[in-house]
Amino acid sequence: MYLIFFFFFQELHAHLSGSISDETILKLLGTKDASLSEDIIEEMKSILKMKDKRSLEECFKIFSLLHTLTNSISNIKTCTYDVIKEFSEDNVWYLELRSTPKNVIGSYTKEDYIKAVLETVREAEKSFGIIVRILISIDRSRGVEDAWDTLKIVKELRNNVVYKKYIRGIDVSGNPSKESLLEYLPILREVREMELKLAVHLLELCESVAFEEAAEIFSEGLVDRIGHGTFLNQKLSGKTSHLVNVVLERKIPLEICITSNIKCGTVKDLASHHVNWWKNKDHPIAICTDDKGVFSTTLSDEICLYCKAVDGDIQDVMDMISTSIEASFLDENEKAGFKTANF
Ligand SMILES: CNc1ncnc2c1ncn2[C@@H]1O[C@H](COP(=O)(O)O)[C@@H](O)[C@H]1O
Ligand SMILES: [Zn+2]
Repeated sequence: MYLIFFFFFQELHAHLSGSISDETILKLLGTKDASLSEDIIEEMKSILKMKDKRSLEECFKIFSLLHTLTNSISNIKTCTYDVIKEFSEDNVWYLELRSTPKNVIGSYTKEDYIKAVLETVREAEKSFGIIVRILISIDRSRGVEDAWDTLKIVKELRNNVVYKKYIRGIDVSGNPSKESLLEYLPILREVREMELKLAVHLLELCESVAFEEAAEIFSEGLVDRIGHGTFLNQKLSGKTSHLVNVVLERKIPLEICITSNIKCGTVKDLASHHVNWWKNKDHPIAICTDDKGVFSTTLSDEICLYCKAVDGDIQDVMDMISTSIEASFLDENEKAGFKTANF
């Protein structure tokens, strides 16, 4: 299986803040940024020590803590640059990085945040010969008003050809136990109008409301890729949802993040991971990291886990690589060009 290290990969599901490595965190803590209290620094150091299992709820506390690190434009740039560098060192030639624009009063606006990320992406592409595209995240726990505000900024930025080239889509993420996605349907329709691609975290929890959300989103054909879809193929009240057939028929690709699911406890172990079920159906999947910093993983580790889970070989890895280029938010000409360049 060590042969996989000769491959070049695509990463389609990586959250910027969750991907920040321990090295970058320690570097930023070492700069003694005056706005970080001693308590936050201590808390940050303690989360670096415990990297095993933690519940989804605990993960969201860690994300809030990580957000205190990106409290200046200079820190946002450092984190973005380092994350891209680390993916590139892990043989990633194409990266779709997603992040939630934030504003910090007196420091930066959401627009400044996005511009800082995009400028750093351009710089990092030149330094590392990697191709990076950006998905702007909507965090469902921040409310619909916040999402409309983000969308308005994205619309304006996309009037600029350079920004348009980099911003390929919208991601909907955030704590799935907060706010129903049904509230966000008008936002998702607007994303479609803007001709942006859409990736939505769906069915991370096995709750009836999660099935209702997914049913609405599928019925309007709003989603291009599904984040996790952990419980799509599971039985609820003894029955498998009809939604699984919709996803299979429409071949909506799934972004699969094995370590993230296991460490959050939404999947018990590798043997029971849903990736095997979807692979057996020959369904398009992309193996991804989700939050490589928070979960201490790399894309090559995830691909090794995938091989283990499906008892796969090099051909399975090559097939998955090819499917995930197809599932990427590159346009058709770019896909064709990159396919010939990679194989
Ligand atoms: C573990 N499974 C997950 N499920 C749902 N949302 C997740 C997530 N992992 C990360 N995020 C989303 O990404 C944000 C951090 O990156 P950015 O600040 O946007 O760069 C988190 O706050 C959350 O909204
Ligand atoms: Zn995610």
